[in-house]
Amino acid sequence: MAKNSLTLESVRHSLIRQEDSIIFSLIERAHFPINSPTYSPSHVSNSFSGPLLRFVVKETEALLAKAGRYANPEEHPFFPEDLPPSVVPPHNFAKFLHPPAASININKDIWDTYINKLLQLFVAPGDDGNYASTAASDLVCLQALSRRIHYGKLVAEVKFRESPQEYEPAIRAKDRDTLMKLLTFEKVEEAVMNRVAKKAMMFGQEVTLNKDGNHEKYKVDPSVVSRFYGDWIMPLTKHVEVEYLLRRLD
Ligand SMILES: O=C(O)C(=O)C[C@]1(C(=O)O)C=C[C@@H](O)C=C1
Repeated sequence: MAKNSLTLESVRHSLIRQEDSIIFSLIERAHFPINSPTYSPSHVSNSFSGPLLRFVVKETEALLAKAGRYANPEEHPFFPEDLPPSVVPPHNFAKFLHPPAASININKDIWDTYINKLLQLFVAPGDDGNYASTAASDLVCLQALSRRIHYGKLVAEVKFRESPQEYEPAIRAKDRDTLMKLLTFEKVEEAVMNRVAKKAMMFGQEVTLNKDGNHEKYKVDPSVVSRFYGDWIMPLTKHVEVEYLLRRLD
């Protein structure tokens, strides 16, 4: 769909589709135990310093930057400093967002939340030595979460365009609380939490050919996925929406 014809319904539809990517990425990561050396600054080599995950994400982002990934306003690097320039011809991305949106990147919060809060809630303890594969799975989770949460910029733009008169006074007054109230739809949040739990059940069930297969055993606990959305993913998305709206009249 052309960006200028985005509606609240179409951006919500994209958020619903992105739930699939997030849940599948969590299922893939849950395949490995926690593998804590992946995150430890003391697990180092002569070629890099800091945790292996940081190394993997930074190096992957450098490659993807050369391939033009971050020219897309919907993509946000975790390590924006010192990224190499793109080597591909520029694509003319639709200019849907208000330009100051480019300064919003909350990946540091997303990184801290993922490493310090989420991981231990859906990954089993243990160490199987698969640190590089673990880091590769984490990268996919982080990218899916970042894309979803920063999609809040598009959601906020659609909401602003649909009723600017409702948002403008709170933007001018820099009134975060009122903006948060205006953009919150509790019923939608409830539906999101129920749907992601249901998807986690469907995508994460053990599929067997045996009729008596265990349908109660899930690869990622559905109630944990629901909690991720309620406690972190939606609040961070709303934080991006507020930050975006605060810059909307600049
Ligand atoms: O659907 C919206 O209106 C959104 O802003 C997205 C979202 C979400 O993160 O899923 C965030 C805030 C709303 O309260 C409901 C849902």
